[in-house]
Amino acid sequence: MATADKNKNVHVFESEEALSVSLAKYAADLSEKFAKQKGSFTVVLTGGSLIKSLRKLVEAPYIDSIDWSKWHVLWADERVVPKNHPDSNYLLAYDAFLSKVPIPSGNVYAINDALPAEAAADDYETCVKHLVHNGIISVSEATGFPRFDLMLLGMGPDGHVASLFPGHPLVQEKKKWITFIKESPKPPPQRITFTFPVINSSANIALVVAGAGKAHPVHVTLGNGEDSHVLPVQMVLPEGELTWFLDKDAASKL
Ligand SMILES: O=C1O[C@H](COP(=O)(O)O)[C@@H](O)[C@H](O)[C@H]1O
Repeated sequence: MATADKNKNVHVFESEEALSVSLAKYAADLSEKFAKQKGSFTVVLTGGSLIKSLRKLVEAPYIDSIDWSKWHVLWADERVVPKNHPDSNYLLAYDAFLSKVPIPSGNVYAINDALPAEAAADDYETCVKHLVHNGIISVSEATGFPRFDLMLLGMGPDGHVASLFPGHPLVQEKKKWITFIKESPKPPPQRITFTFPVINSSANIALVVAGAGKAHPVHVTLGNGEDSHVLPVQMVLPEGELTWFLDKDAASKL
């Protein structure tokens, strides 16, 4: 049974299965809202365990009720590997989600996997700028950064989000929309990532966190836990709505 913390839009579920049911309704409701409002729905994915939690979207009722033609999909981070490499966030999303829903292939924007990390980040930023220019991606009036309708973020056991890692200088990047890392503490080493100005300009962020291995950063962020670093997940402070989807194991230290 989900319980909501009225203060912080935090929902704790008995199981990851129950979390995935609620997450699908949340995404479907936002899809309907934005498709009606502006004729498009910009969704940013991440990799890892998040993708598994999207599985209810490819089932009834959502597979038939969602207007998938309005979806535009990008990634908040991506490993700099070929799109058919097992470490690719694109491949993970394609196999489990994108190959099962009728989003037009031209509305799915993966990185150029032929480029090295720095060039791939610049190229992806140019792609986002084109989508902003074409009116597909909105712009935050407050920040001037791209304002995605929904950003679906996972979180690592160290509190990293996207490819922004604790104590890494990239968490302080204030100008670039998309940057790169060549020495990720979590393999593979080379990645591109949205920066916090872009992440925090989102209209809606869902932080999807399941499993006891993530209880510490959840405790630090939502409870009274402490860590030697300000964790990247603590820096997710969108101008829009932040909603936590936790299973009880991830919330076990709250
Ligand atoms: O390396 C990455 O890790 C995070 C968290 O993944 P998880 O499996 O621990 O949930 C993921 O959000 C990110 O996209 C990915 O590149």
